[in-house]
Amino acid sequence: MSRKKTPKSKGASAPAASVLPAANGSRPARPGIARPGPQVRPNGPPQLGRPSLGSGDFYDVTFKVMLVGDSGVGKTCLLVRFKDGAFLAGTFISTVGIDFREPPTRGQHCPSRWAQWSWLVVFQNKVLDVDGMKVKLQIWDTAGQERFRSVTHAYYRDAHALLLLYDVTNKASFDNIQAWLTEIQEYAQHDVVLMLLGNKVDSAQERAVKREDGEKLAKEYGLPFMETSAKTGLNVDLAFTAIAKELKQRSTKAPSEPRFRLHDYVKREGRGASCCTP
Ligand SMILES: Nc1nc2c(ncn2[C@@H]2O[C@H](COP(=O)(O)OP(=O)(O)OP(=O)(O)O)[C@@H](O)[C@H]2O)c(=O)[nH]1
Ligand SMILES: [Mg+2]
Repeated sequence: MSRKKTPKSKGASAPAASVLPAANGSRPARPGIARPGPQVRPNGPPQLGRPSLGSGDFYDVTFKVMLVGDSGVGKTCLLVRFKDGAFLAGTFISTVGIDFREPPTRGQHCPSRWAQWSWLVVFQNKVLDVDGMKVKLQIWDTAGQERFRSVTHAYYRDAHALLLLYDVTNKASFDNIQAWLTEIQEYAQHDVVLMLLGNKVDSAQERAVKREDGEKLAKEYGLPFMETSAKTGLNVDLAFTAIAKELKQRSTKAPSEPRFRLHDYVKREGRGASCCTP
C-alpha cells in the first residue's frame, strides 16, 4: 500500500466509553468494551490453522480484518450481509462498544438477532476457500462514532486488513476518509492491507459522492477501491474474498504461484452499481 502523508486528524476524541470487561460467555448487562482476549493475535505471521472442534470451521490460516469508517456508513450491515446474506433494514442501531465473543448460538443469527447485538461489536468468523486453502477471516466491526475513536485505535495494530468505508449518500463521510487514513497510518501496521469501499450505491437518487471521486481518492492513496451495497449485496463477497486472497498470498509466498494483484482483481471483478438495483 502506498500511503501519502495526511494532515493530523482534527478528530479529537471525547472520553471513551467505560471499559467493561465481559465475563467469558455471558453477555454484559450494558454496552461495554472488553479487552482483547487471548484469541487476539498481533499482526505479523498469520495464525496457523487448527480445526475448531464441533463448529465444523476447519481452516489452514486465519487473519483479522477490521471494518472502519464514520458512524452510519454501513459497517455492521456489510458484515451481516457477508456473514448471513441478510440486510438490516429499518432503524439504525449504532455500534457503541467492542466485544470479543461470538454470538451465543452459532449458525442461528438472523437480522433481529443481530439488531439485539448491535450495541456490541461482535466479531464474526467466516472461513473461505481460497484456491484450495481454508482461510478464516475474523472480522471485527467497530464503532464509527467519534467518541469511541480512541478505543477503536487500540485494535488497529492487530489487524491484517482494514476495510475503510464511506457512504456514497453522505459527502461528509467521504470527506472524513483522509482523517481516517491519518489514523490508520498512525495506529495500524505499516503493511496492513487496506481497501476503500463506497457503500450504499443502491441509493442512486441520494448519491452525493460520484464514483469517479472515490476512484480518484483511492488512486491518490494507492488503494484498491470498489462501490458496494450491503442492501443488494453488490461487491460485498468480492471485497472480503479479495482481502482473503491477498492475505493468503502474502502468508504462503509460494514463488511458483502467479502473484495475486489485489488492485487488478477488484477492478476486473467489481460490478457497477447499475447491475444490481433491486
Ligand atoms: N440503502 C442502504 N442502506 C444501508 C446500507 N448499509 C447500511 N444501510 C443503512 O444505514 C444505516 C447504518 O448502517 P450500520 O451498518 O448500522 O452503520 P455503521 O457503520 O455500523 O454505524 P456505527 O455502528 O454507528 O459505526 C442503517 O439504517 C442501515 O440500514 C446499504 O448498502 N444501502
Ligand atoms: Mg455498526
